[in-house]
Amino acid sequence: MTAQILDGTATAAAIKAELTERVAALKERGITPGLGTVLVGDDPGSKWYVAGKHRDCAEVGIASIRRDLPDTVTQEELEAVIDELNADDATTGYIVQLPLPAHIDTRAILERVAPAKDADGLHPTNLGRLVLNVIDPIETPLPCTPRGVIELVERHGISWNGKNVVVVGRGVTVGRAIGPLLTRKEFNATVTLTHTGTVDLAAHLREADVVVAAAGVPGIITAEEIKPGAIVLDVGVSRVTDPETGKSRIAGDVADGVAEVASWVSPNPGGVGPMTRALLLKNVVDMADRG
Ligand SMILES: Nc1nc2c(c(=O)[nH]1)N[C@@H](CN(C=O)c1ccc(C(=O)N[C@@H](CCC(=O)O)C(=O)O)cc1)CN2
Repeated sequence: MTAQILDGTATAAAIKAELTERVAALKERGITPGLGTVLVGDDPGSKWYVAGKHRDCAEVGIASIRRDLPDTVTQEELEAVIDELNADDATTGYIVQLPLPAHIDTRAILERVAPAKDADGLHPTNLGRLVLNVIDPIETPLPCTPRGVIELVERHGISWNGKNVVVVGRGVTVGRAIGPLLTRKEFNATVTLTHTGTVDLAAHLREADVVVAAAGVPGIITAEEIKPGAIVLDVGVSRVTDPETGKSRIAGDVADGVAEVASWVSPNPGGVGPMTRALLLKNVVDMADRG
């Protein structure tokens, strides 16, 4: 068996086409959604991701607001930029590109973002609402990667209802946030959160209808461990140097060979990454829609 592909690039393009129409309708009502980004320093990866977010905005008609700061910025200066964006009417929502330099208190910065402007859906108030299950998808920004995983599967005609989902990795952006979403009645999945301290990970994986691999450990999910016919989503992103070419490339959490056993796999790149970007735009359009 060779697995079918959960095509994140094509699915993200479809979401962006829908958002283009929604943005045009909002503009007719006199509302222009705006996405702000705060970028600190010169890390090439972060600069690339931020540039991609603004390209996406241009594609769907969302206005771009950029605050690019040197890596010498102080905590107080960065907090002043956060306060300014919180008060800026043209900025519907914004993100602080992570990681921040070591001298910055990241938690204090993220908590200073106004919850109503938290386009990443990572503010404690928004994550708290998610855990309390008091969210309305339009009212509460939701974390983009979990939302992207969920939509990627649904838009390939697959229901989450009744599935045993094993999540590998306990990070905040994926592992901790996806369980409260997938166990909502609208999705009705059963979720097990595993991590590097889990005893006998393979035993959990053998029972999984769906594996969400978000450990950031290249190749941690192998073909021998998964149930034949399982759906496997590769969320992990690690940069490795290819021993043959000497070039840097993305390595996911899912090992070669899994596609021979699974029924569906998400490629990496080209799977969850583009969905994360599309769902960021969707958060901003939802925020603009609620007025
Ligand atoms: N404030 C945030 N910071 C960071 C986040 C985040 O969600 N919010 N996530 C990552 C970086 N990231 C978004 O910012 C991100 C990374 C990669 C992709 C993506 O589409 N990847 C492509 C491959 C791109 C490549 O070749 O390098 C893919 O998977 O196909 C989207 C978003 C850390 N910081």
